[in-house]
Amino acid sequence: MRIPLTLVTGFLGAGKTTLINRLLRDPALSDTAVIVNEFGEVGIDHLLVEEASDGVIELSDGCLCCTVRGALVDTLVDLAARVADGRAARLKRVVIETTGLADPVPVLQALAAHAQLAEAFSIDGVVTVVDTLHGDGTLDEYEEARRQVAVADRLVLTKADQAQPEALAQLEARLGEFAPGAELVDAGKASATMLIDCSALDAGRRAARVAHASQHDHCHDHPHHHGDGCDHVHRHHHGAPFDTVFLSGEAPMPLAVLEGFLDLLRSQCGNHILRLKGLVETAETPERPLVVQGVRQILGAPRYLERWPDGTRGVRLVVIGTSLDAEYVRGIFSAFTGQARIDTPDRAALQENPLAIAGYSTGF
Ligand SMILES: Nc1nc2c(ncn2[C@@H]2O[C@H](COP(=O)(O)OP(=O)(O)OP(=O)(O)O)[C@@H](O)[C@H]2O)c(=O)[nH]1
Repeated sequence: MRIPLTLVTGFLGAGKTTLINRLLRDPALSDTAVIVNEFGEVGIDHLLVEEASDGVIELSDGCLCCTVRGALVDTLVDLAARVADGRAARLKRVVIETTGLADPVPVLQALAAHAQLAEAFSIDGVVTVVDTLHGDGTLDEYEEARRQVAVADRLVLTKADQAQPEALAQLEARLGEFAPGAELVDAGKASATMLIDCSALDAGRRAARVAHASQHDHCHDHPHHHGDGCDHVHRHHHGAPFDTVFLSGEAPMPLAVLEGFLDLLRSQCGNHILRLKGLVETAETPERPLVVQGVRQILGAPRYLERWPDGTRGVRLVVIGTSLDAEYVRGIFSAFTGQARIDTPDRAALQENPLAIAGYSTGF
């Protein structure tokens, strides 16, 4: 019996990790292995997958559709061997969460083309998570998002409770055109098993769509690592360049300082930010990490995790955007966290004049 494998994809901030967390909490899916792909040298996503434990395998340092495809294949070959020799006898399903910028087509092709994997696993389906608040604009702007939708077996709509009914109906109609035959499900109304199990859907339709999508030019530059663990740029030839800035600090941050930083970041760079996420050790509650989440201009309600997932405290934030001025972002972070940087004004001066970062002159 081959083990069903589900690919969970969807653009940055669509709600993939939230969905995975629901899966992990559902007892019906307890024998599921979750493989999380991270984008960036210092990943955050696996920390946000709650109860990250035996069942969660982290593939960091790259994008699944290009640099870490080999690592995924190795991981799956290893899983298959564990099942075969009884070390993972209970494994019933594998779920792979791609990064928000991944193209699912080369991933599906790599799995299907590998004889050993094709024998051990059957691709049950592609579940694409679509943010109903931003989905329309994202589909307009990003080829990556269109490809993710185009190959879906099931489209899971998130944040539908906050969407305007007319806008939602319009998006649903558009999704129907992009992925004819794909099932549309409201994330808020379906059980985790229903969202992930695609066995009842017609896989033939997906195969046809994947074949169609793979005929269209797929061209990537590989991510560039600058060697300092801070940031790198992921450029897809199809669309805009994506910039990733990693911010870290060892000292706890008072909530008011964090708020000041986020306010300034959003007011000055909001148009360039696609995604903001991370864990913060606050001065007020240092024993529990504060999860900071933002999708475009919308900042999620702050929530605390029970404990530090990997024992590392401090501040770790990732900002992903397009045409993002990394120096400016790092400059205001340094000013707010009191990290000494040459030529950088302190927090008070910045709040007075946000453009005071030396050399910063984009036209807001
Ligand atoms: N209201 C509402 N918020 C949601 C829903 N799903 C996700 N969110 C919020 O959207 C934000 C992003 O969710 P994630 O699950 O981290 O998104 P993601 O697709 O894993 O993001 P990346 O890993 O950056 O691509 C978080 O603040 C979530 O709380 C939903 O169905 N309803």
